[in-house]
Amino acid sequence: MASSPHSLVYPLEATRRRVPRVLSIAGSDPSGGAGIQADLKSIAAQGGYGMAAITALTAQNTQGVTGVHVPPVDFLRQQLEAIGNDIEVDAVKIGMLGDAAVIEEVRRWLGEVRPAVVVLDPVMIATSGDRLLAESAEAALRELLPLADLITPNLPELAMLLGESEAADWDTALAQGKRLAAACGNTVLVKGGHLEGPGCPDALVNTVGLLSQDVVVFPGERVDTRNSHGTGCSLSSAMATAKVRLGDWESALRVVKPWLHGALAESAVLEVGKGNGPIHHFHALDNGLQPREFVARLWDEARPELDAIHALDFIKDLQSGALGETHFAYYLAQDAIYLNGYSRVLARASALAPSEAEQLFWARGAQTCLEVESELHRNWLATRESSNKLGPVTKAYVDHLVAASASGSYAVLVAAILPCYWLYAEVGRQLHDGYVESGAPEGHPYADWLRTYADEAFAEATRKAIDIIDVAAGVASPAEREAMLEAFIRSCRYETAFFDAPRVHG
Ligand SMILES: Nc1ncnc2c1ncn2[C@@H]1O[C@H](COP(=O)(O)OP(=O)(O)OP(=O)(O)O)[C@@H](O)[C@H]1O
Ligand SMILES: Cc1ncc(COP(=O)(O)O)c(N)n1
Repeated sequence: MASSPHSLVYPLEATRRRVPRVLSIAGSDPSGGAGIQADLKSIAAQGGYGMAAITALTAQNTQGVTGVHVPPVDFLRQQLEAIGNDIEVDAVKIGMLGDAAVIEEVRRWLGEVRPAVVVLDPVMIATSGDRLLAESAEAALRELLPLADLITPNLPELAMLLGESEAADWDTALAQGKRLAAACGNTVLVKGGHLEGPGCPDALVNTVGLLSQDVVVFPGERVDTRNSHGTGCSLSSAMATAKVRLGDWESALRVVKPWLHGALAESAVLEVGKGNGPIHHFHALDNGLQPREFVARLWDEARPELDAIHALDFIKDLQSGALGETHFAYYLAQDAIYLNGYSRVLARASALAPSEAEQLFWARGAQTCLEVESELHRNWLATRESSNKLGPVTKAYVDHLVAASASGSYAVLVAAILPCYWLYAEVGRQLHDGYVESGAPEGHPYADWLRTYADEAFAEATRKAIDIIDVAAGVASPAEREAMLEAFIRSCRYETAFFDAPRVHG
C-alpha cells in the first residue's frame, strides 16, 4: 500500500493515550523502593494507571536482600491471564524475572499478546550486590531481548548481555549500547548512573533509524545522594508510561529524566531506612504550590521592571507623541531583528513541549513572530531611515533566550520566554489605554502604532503562556523552579533595557 501522510501519522496517534494502562511484570520489594512497588508509584507519577503481575517475592530493605521466593510459574500465568481476559494493556514493563521458567512464561505471553509497548529492564543484581536472576537464566534472558521495544540495562548488565567487560567510560558504554541495539533490533537506553564524575548522562540508541539520530544523548547532573534504590525500576516503568502518553522515546526521556533527577534530589525528605534509600516519586506533588502561586511570584518579580519601563523617556514620549523619529525607527528595527531570534526560540519550546497542545501553541507563536517581523519591514520600516545592525541589547537578550533553550529544560526555557509576552502585553495595554483616555488626539505621530497594542489575540496568547508556565512550575523540581525564576527575571530586565536601547544606542 502506498504510504500517505495519514498512514504515517495514524499508528502513532493510535498508541497515544492520556492515561496509559501500564502493566509491570516484576518482583516485589516489601520496603517499597524497587520492584513493582516502585513501578506502580512511577506509573502513577507519570499519569498512568498501574497494574502488577508478580514474578517473585523478595525479602529486602534499603540495606540488602535477605530472601527470594519464586512462586510456581502457573500462578504467574494465572495473573497474566486474569489481566489479559479483561483489560487492554497499553504498555508493559518487565523487571525482575528470577529464573528461566519465569522468563519462558513471560516470553510465551509476550508472543501471544504482542503488547504495543514493551520495556525490558534486565534486572540481574540489586544495588546491594544480591542476585535477583539465577545465573543459569542469563542465556534465557538474552533470548527475551528481541521481544522488547526498549531495553534499559545499567552498565554491568549491558556488558553481561554482550559478553564483554563493563564500560569504564561513556564512549565505551555508547559503543556497547550500539552493539546491543543492533543485535536485538530495538532501542537501548544506556544509563550513566554507574559512571564516575559530576555528570550523569543517559542516551537512547537505535541503529535502524527509529530515533532522530542513532545516538541521542541526554546530559544530566549527578545528584549527590546514596538514595538510589530502585532508580532503574522507576526509570523503566516511567518510560513505558511516558511513551504511551507522548508517542516516542525521545519525548518520553525528555520528561522522565528531569522527573527522576527531582526524585533523587528530594529523596532525603522520605527518611526511609538506614541504607540506600528510595527516591521520592511524588516530589512534584509535594511542592506545596497552589495553582497560580508560582506565576503570582513571577508577577511580584516583574512589577518593579514594569514600573521602570513606564518611567522610561521612550515610553513617556511614545505615549505623548514627543518621541524622536530616529529613536522610534531604531526601536522598530531592533524589534524586527529580535522577533526573528525569538521565533527560533519559540520553535525550540515547541520541540521540547510535553504535549501536542503546547507544541502547537509555541509553533503558532513562532510563525506569528515571523509574520510580525515581515509586517514591520513592509509597513513600518520601508519608509524610515533605520539600520538593520544587531544592537547590543537585542544581542544580549536573544543570547540569553538561546542559552535558556540550550539548558534542555522546557520549564526554564518557557520561563525565559514569558516576559516578552507578559510585560509587552502589559506595557501595550497601558499605552493603548493612555492614548484612548487622552481622547485619541488627532495628529498623534504614533497613533497607528499605539492602536496595534489593542490586540485581543495577543492578550489571549499571553494568558495561555502564563497558564503553561504555571503548570510547568508545578511539575518542576525546586532547583528547576529557582532556575525558572532566574531566567524570568533576567528576561524582564532585558525587556526594560530593550525599551531604553534607542536612547542609549539609537
Ligand atoms: N546520582 C544520580 N544522579 C542523577 N541521576 C542518577 C543518579 N544515579 C542514577 N541516576 C539516573 O538513574 C537512572 C538509573 O541509572 P543507573 O545507571 O543507576 O541504573 P540501575 O543501576 O539500573 O539503577 P538501580 O540503582 O535501580 O540499580 C538513570 O537515568 C541515571 O542517569
Ligand atoms: C524486586 C526488585 N526488583 C528490582 C530490584 C533492583 O533495584 P535496585 O538495583 O535499585 O536494587 C530490586 N532491588 N528488587
